[in-house]
Formats: sequence, C-alpha cells, structure tokens
Amino acid sequence: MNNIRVLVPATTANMGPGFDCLGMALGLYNEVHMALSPGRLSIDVEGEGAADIEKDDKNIVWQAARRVFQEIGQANPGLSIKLINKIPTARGLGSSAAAIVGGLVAANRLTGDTLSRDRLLALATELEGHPDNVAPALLGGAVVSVMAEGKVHYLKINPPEELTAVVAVPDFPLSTQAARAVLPAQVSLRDAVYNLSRTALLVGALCAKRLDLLYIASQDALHQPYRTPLIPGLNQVIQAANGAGALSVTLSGAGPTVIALTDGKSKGIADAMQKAFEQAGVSCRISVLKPAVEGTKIL
Ligand SMILES: Nc1ncnc2c1ncn2[C@@H]1O[C@H](COP(=O)(O)OP(=O)(O)OP(=O)(O)O)[C@@H](O)[C@H]1O
Ligand SMILES: N[C@@H](CCO)C(=O)O
Repeated sequence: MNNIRVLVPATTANMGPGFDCLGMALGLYNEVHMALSPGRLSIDVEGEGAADIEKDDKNIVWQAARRVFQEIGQANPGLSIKLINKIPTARGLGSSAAAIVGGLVAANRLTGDTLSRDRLLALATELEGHPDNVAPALLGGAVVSVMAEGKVHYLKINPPEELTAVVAVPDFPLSTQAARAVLPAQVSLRDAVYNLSRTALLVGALCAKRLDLLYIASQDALHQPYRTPLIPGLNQVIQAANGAGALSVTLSGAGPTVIALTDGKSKGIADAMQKAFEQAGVSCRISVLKPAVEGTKIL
C-alpha cells in the first residue's frame, strides 16, 4: 500500500510529578502523509511550525521513518512526506513526540506492518530520549511508562470521562533541550520522596477516578521549580487557575504551556489563566481539550 495517512495526538507529559514517566494524550492531532518516492526526499509542511520545521534529512518525521527501514533491513527508499500540523511546536504539547510516532507508524505501515507496537514504542523512546510523550501519543489515554532492559514497560489508564484540560499556550517557544538544561544533575532524598509519593498517588487517583486527589497528587519538586524563571507569570497563572476552580494546574511537559485539569468547567479558568499571563506581559492562546482515549490512528 502506498500513500499512508496517520493521525497522532498531542500529549501532556509529567502531569506534575511524573517526570519522564507519565503523560496523557489530548484531542488535538497532527496528520502525517507518507508515500514511497524512489530516489528522492520531499517534505511539505502546513500549519503549526510550517516556516521553521526542517524539510531535509534533519526532519524528525523522516529520521523516524528511516529508523524503521534500518530496523527491517531495507534500503532507504526515498519518501514523499506531507505534514499537516495542529500541535504547536516547542510549547510542551508533545510536537516532537507526535512527529516521531507519526514517522514510525507511517513507515511501518508502508513496509507491511513488520514491527510490533511495542517495538515501535521502544524505537520512539530511543529517538525522543524518554517515553512520557511518545507512549500516550502511540497508545492514547494516560500512560505510565518505564524504559528498562531494551523495552518500554507501560500501563495505560483510561482517564475519567469528565476530565477536561484547559491549556494556555504562550506565544514564545521553549525547546525541551533548553528546559532540561536548567535541571540539576542531583536532587535531595526529600525531593525524590516528595515526587515519588505524589506520582504514586496520581496514578492511583486516575485509576480510581478520584479527581479530588489531583490537587495534592499533581505537585512537583523535581522540574517545575527550576523551570519557573523561564516562564514569566507561571506561578501567577497556576494560582489564578487554582483560584478559579481547577482540580490541578501544572506545566505541560517542558513548558511553556500551562495545563489546568477540570471536571468539565472551563470558561472561568481559561479567562483567569489568560489574564494572569497577560499581566506578566505574555500573550497566550487558550484551548479546551479532552483527553484522547485512542492514540495514533491510521486513516
Ligand atoms: N510536525 C513536525 N515535524 C517535524 N519536526 C517537528 C514537528 N513538530 C515539531 N518538530 C521538531 O521538534 C521541535 C520541538 O520539540 P521539543 O521537544 O523542543 O518541544 P515539544 O515536543 O513541542 O514539547 P514537549 O516535549 O515539552 O512536549 C521543533 O523545534 C521541531 O524541530
Ligand atoms: N519529561 C520531559 C517532557 C518534555 O519532553 C521533560 O519534562 O523534559
């Protein structure tokens, strides 16, 4: 089969304390079209990031596809790739994970679905560096994942139906690389316990649909405090959304997007987040998204 079309969801990683191991898919999708094009590589990008995304062999959709050809021992065939992007780039909503997963899944289908879903997940994690965005991008839902012994060990949780996300996406990019560069190499036992207790509670709360636990369970001591100086107004936005009735408010992934989880109410929270960012001199776009129960879909 030639001319494959794949839809990949946005993802929010960490969900507060689950640094590099917890993420959730959101109902906002990038589309990847891929076809064999012997002897040449052509890449066309529409939508988010169209002006900046690489259109040569540095493009990560292409690099992911190439990894599939390597893995199955096929010569590099040449590809025609079209990307229709709705996920904002370098904002903390898993744009790189969506690109990697889209490239892997499309190339796998193009070559007869040789690789299993678990192998695709291991390759995606190798390319992205950590599994917390790529796992829910591929599988959907909220996913807790551990990379160990050459594979990703994961558990998918279907989020409570009423769970709704209000995302405030600032108008400036923050690369994951820059947002990881400010993190300490070592943390105290106290901070480690702070996060592992909350991560355990958060996973339990999602499984048991105990939304009342999200406020405490979403707090973090391992990455958000160090990233706060990179995002003007972050603490004020969190405070404003909490004041407006959010269940939990965290940085989404490496930021700068802030995500508030609610049980369906969104207008007051959205307005409060936008106003708090504005007061800090940051303009932002607000979207209200539902968790995506399904992950990557081949159309
Ligand atoms: N659709 C795409 N196609 C190809 N490359 C992309 C695409 N979307 C994003 N990228 C690449 O990924 C980079 C952004 O990745 P980065 O990890 O910094 O942010 P993110 O994935 O959006 O955020 P986070 O990992 O915090 O959720 C872009 O600058 C671009 O190089
Ligand atoms: N866990 C990652 C998510 C962003 O890729 C981080 O916070 O750096």
